Amino acid sequence: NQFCEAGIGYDEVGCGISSSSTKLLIKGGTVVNAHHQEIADVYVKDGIIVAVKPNLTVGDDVKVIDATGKFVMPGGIDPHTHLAMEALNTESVDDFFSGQAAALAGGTTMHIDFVIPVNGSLIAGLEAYEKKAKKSCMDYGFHMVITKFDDIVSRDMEIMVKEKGINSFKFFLAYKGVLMVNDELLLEGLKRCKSLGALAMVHAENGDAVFEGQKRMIQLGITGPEGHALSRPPLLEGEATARAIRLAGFVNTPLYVVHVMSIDAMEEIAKARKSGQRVIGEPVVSGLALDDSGLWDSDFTTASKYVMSPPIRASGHGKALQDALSNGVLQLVGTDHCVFNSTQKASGIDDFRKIPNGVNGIEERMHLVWDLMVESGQISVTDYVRVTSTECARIFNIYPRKGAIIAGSDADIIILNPKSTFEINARSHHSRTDTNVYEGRRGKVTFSL
Ligand SMILES: NC(=O)NCCC(=O)O
Ligand SMILES: [Zn+2]
Ligand SMILES: [Zn+2]
Repeated sequence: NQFCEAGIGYDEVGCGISSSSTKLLIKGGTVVNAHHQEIADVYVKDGIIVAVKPNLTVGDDVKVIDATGKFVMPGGIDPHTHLAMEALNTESVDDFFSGQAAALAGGTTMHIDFVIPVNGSLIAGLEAYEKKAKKSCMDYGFHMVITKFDDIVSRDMEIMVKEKGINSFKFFLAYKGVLMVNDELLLEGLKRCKSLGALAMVHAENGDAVFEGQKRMIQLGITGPEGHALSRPPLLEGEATARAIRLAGFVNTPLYVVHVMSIDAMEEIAKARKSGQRVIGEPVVSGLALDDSGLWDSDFTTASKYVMSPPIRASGHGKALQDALSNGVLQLVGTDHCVFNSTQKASGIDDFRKIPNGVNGIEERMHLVWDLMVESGQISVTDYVRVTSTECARIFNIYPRKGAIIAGSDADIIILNPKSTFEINARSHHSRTDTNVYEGRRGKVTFSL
């Protein structure tokens, strides 16, 4: 996959030491990869891991970081973000600098964002996103969204794969009249992905039925944020997931389902995988950690901060998604980080359809997966590395340069102190948004290199 390296060190955003300009020895920590963990030292030079061995000796010119009692792990890779994304006549407030600063502060050292085409043009869309990304302070990659299909898009998909290093294409089955594609277009797109060896991704909700559900809520006089959840229930996510899986099966090409939020969608993925179909399921941290109760809060600012699509589901879905992550039905965790501040969300005070969709998570993902899954004993530390970093690197073809602590890999490293604790809140987070859906949850102090 395309990925771009930021030209400045992470120290410039106050998140750690720039490993690109320093010789470093990280000493005595538990080095964790997806396949193995051991107590070892990690020697880094010019931003690359040179050696991983116990008891390394180095010269006086090397900065030594004592990692005794800590976990030394590959930096998180977030497969799903929307920085500076335009929606409903506004733009998400975290751009490629503030969103990445937040990511680094939370132990994520790379993310993959979605290029939105300009009037259907992939080339114009990529140009716009390359401009947005100029202010980057860490590595990133791009997926490409497909909103129309014709000979030009077909040709440009090939250019993306062969010249631009973008080999994942996303199809929205929701957001009718804006980004949504119909089955005919999805089929064309799936066939083109297959012929290019690219990976098709779907936002799986039945957009026509969501549109109908929204009208129904407004007719009933339900205009608040709870109407958002009520208008697009899990069965519409299950239907679209099943449809996309079957069409991908019909074309015989792999499918990646983004932000799996419900048991209904997860069970479709489980069934397909059991039958041998290559389907990848990505839960996001909001779906794993939250339930929909916040959407019923009587305070609009509080309730609207939880509005995202597919919606955060009723209690029970999150635990089922956690179980699916631990037993391998779902493979990697994203965030869908797409933040709007409370003033922007207030555009929908009289009509939930006008609330810009999206929640935070780029800074909190690593903490919450640790807290929910490792601290609870549901997954091992090696599995933690797999679901937060390695699996993403493998799926998007950047492993082992990313997602591993082995000689030759990029020195995208985090050091996590399992004995520490801090409180997550909107006052101290690094994102530009003024609210946080994980307010009051706990994290572990993590240092990103
Ligand atoms: N998820 C969300 O609510 N906003 C971002 C766009 C998308 O991924 O659907
Ligand atoms: Zn989506
Ligand atoms: Zn998204």
